[in-house]
Amino acid sequence: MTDVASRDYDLTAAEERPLDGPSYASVSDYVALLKPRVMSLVVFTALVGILRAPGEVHPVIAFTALLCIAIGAGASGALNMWWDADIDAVMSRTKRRPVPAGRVTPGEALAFGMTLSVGSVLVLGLLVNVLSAALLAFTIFFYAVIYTMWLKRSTPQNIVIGGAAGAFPPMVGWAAASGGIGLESVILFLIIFFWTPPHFWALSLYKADDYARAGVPMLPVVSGPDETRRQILLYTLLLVPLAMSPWFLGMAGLAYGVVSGVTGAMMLALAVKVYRLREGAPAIKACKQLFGFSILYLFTLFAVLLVEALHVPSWLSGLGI
Ligand code: HEM
Ligand SMILES: CC(C)=CCC/C(C)=C/CC/C(C)=C/COP(=O)(O)OP(=O)(O)O
Repeated sequence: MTDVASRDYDLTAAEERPLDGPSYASVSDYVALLKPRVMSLVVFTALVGILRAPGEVHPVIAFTALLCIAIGAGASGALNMWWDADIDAVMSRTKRRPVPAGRVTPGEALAFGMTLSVGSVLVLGLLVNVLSAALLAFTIFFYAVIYTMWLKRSTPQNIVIGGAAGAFPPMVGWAAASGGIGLESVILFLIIFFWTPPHFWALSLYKADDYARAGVPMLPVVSGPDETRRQILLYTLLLVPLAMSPWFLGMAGLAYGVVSGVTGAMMLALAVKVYRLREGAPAIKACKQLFGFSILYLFTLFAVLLVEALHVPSWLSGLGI
């Protein structure tokens, strides 16, 4: 396995840049450091946490909380890209990112990530509440340090444990809106936690060569594709009833029950397809379908929860709207 920990990757272009020289980075490079597409779903799940929390949250508080969560999530993405520049430089999917491509120096990415992390936690703590700020700080720490710096390079269970970071945002949102932690916010956490392995391992099955070249011990690299397919199916079998549980438990309505049942059946059918098709182009196509559908599945579940949570708040009805 390549020794990625030695960090002897070629960042010459970035490192030889004179400190007072012209900046090669554009605004879009800094936006890319925030991993905006992945983080958009993270922020959406946080919004659902905010809107489903008990009590009524003032829209300014809700907006402030969401902005801090979005900035904190993006900041953790920048810290991930700072630390992982050596890995990103050798993977075809990631080699054009701003740090390995030399448009942003590692120091700039670190400073950007740290500033936004500290800023988002402080503002959330000062303007919203301490619990949500503590949870946001913990989530950033979990993704940037526990997952990125420790687990990702050391165990094939990296994304199972590290996936907890991606599951926290609805709890952060819930805490921001209500000041507490509720059973429903824990269930939202668990849904994302059990969703992450099928989501990521489907992609890693067809990107296994990339991870092997970079020396990252992802499950298909260490235990092989067949074991990965088995684990995807097992996690999906746990995920589907768990995703329906807000309905069983009376927290969500019939619309959620029907949608989570139908989309859960589709997710399971795709996981079975990945399990059964093992060779050639149809196997790769099945993995791509499962990866793509996993994102649609999580988005749909949270979208229905969002719609069910929408009611006319008193500050609007007070205006006669
Ligand atoms: C440890 C946990 C996770 C891992 C290892 C992981 C890994 C990945 C990877 C490698 C990609 C491909 C990105 C690319 O093409 O550059 C991806 C895409 C994506 N992930 Fe995840 N993911 C995780 C958790 C999450 C979570 C928690 C969410 C949201 C709740 C999420 C949402 C997405 C979305 C929306 C995309 C598609 C982005 C696009 O269109 O490029 N992921 N994920
Ligand atoms: C509020 C807050 C701090 C939220 C953070 C949410 C979070 C942890 C999302 C994880 C998403 C993700 C892209 C993981 C992949 O990391 P990777 O490094 O394995 O993927 P890569 O190879 O694309 O860089």
